[in-house]
Amino acid sequence: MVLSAAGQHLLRVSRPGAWGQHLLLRVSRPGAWGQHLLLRVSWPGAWGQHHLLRGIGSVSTTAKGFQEKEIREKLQAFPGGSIDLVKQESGIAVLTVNNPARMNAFSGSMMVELEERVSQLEEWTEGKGLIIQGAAGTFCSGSDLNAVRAMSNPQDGMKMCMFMQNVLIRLLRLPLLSVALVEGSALGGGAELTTACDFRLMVPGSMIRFVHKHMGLVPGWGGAARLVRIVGSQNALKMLSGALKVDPEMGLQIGLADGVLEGSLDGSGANALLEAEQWLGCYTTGPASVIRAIKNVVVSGRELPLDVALRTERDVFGTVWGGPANLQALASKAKHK
Ligand SMILES: CC[C@H](C(=O)O)C(=O)SCCNC(=O)CCNC(=O)[C@H](O)C(C)(C)COP(=O)(O)OP(=O)(O)OC[C@H]1O[C@@H](n2cnc3c(N)ncnc32)[C@H](O)[C@@H]1OP(=O)(O)O
Repeated sequence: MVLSAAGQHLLRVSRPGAWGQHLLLRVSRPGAWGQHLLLRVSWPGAWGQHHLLRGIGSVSTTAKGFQEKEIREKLQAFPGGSIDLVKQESGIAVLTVNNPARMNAFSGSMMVELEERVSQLEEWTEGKGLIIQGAAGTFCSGSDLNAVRAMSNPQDGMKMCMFMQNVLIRLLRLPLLSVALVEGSALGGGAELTTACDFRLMVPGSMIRFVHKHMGLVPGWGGAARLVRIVGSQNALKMLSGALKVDPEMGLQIGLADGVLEGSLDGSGANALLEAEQWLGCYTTGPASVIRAIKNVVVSGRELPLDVALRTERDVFGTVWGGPANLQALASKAKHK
């Protein structure tokens, strides 16, 4: 099926075989890079809840010449900072983008570390929630411009973009309720990172800003596609074409922000993190199996065709029906007044 043929851009969607196989999107873009972009989405059929996540999460984004090992090695050549993960007893993990000397910009090694942390979270079966924050009171200023300058040829840019698209879509699909805690600035790739979370909480004085236009770019980490789904195409168009500074008030108004916190009392960020944990706790109360199932049915409802999403919902339902939490609720004759 050709969705768009404006003489230059072709988007062909073919769906070989029945559900459970592959969705192939071929985007031919003659001209500029003269390359094909091939997205292969694998949706395995028989999903237990644990496998559901893997199924949805197993998007591999490949393009001509894209080798994950190669790009990992290339990214590792730009070290600095870290991505720190603390998994807490409460079932809420805290992931910190930590490169304060560069306003938490993503060095190459941090991109690789983010992928490793996402893998760890995919294996964390007790988890219910995730808060992503920046170190030292600011969120993230996007890609490290030193790495960007050194990788400014289109081939390297494409590879980095595909690596980050994969990581961020896996992050969004984790069976955890995720929150971006935005203090200070979320710029460029930092703004894109906020859209890879289920919710965004902002503190007074913070901003989310897609500065890509001012860099002669568009988002490449999947941030535009996700932004459209969060705020709608009108607002996304304004945000991207105006490189708008979205403050908490505007964030709430357009649905980008899910809440405004009081924020840090002493500049340490500790208060904002506590507030974010309290906010998230309202949604993560309950057994991990149920919270994770909720996230999974929402992800499938959002991302899969309706018939497939319905089948997935049925499969996930089967994992909680008659489960410990369900039996306990039935035995307690719970009333929902
Ligand atoms: C756009 C696409 C791309 C992607 O999606 O992959 C990107 O994300 S490109 C990066 C987009 N971000 C920027 O262009 C940010 C540029 N920086 C700024 O606008 C400011 O530094 C700001 C607003 C983040 C902070 O301003 P402030 O006055 O408070 O502090 P400084 O400017 O003095 O910054 C302190 C220190 O951090 C370095 N810095 C900040 N951002 C980056 C960055 N993205 N990469 C590398 N280094 C960064 C800045 O140069 C200063 O270092 P210093 O050695 O002290 O000069």
